[in-house]
Amino acid sequence: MIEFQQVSKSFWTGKQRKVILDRASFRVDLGNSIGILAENGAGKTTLINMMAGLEKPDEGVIRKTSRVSFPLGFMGGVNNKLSAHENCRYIARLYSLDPDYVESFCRWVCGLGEYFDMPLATYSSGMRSRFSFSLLLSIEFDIYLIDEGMPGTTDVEFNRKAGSILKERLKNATVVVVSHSAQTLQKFCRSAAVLKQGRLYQFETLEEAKRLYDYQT
Ligand SMILES: Nc1ncnc2c1ncn2[C@@H]1O[C@H](COP(=O)(O)OP(=O)(O)OP(=O)(O)O)[C@@H](O)[C@H]1O
Repeated sequence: MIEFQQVSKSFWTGKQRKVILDRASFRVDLGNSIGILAENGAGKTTLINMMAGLEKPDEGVIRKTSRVSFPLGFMGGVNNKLSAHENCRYIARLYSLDPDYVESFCRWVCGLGEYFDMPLATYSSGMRSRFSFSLLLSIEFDIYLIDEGMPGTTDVEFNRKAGSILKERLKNATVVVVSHSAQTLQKFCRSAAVLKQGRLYQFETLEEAKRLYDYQT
């Protein structure tokens, strides 16, 4: 479970205050995957980062009683000077997992060939996405955070392989996905919310959320 209690978050741009959340309270319960719709710049990445613990609220409390993933596509925990191979072993130790398992799983999923043993700094953005996605899949979480705005990959073979592993994982896990597109959310969730001007409106179904979102956009 992730619970936001009276959470506020805003940024000062030098000219005005950009409000992301204004005393918002909501919960993400295990077993109830939720899609959050928001326009570009409304605060999707900031919201996901707060759930992951990468950003702190200005006010209020965020409580977590489950293992919550880092956001899909997040590369903050890896070292560009090291290879995927070395990064895997490092991350495995951080999460108290078997380094041999994490390394061989990621090597198989991301399909980077000899690049797997070369520094991340030499990767294209698609290769980086493949590596970070495989790393996320190698660790079991209760709640997976997906920011749809993250760079994707067009590698068909990778998408097929990683997609089917994710689908399998999500049978027992919960997902929070933020996107500006209802179509993307449909793939992951039934219930949904709309983030708009500092408020989060929760709905039982994506259809209801879409009605508010379409009405406002
Ligand atoms: N550290 C910061 N300082 C000032 N403004 C920030 C900061 N981080 C984010 N913002 C602003 O807050 C708003 C929300 O940013 P965020 O990246 O969360 O939005 P988003 O909905 O994910 O956007 P997009 O759909 O374009 O990826 C934007 O206007 C952004 O410019």
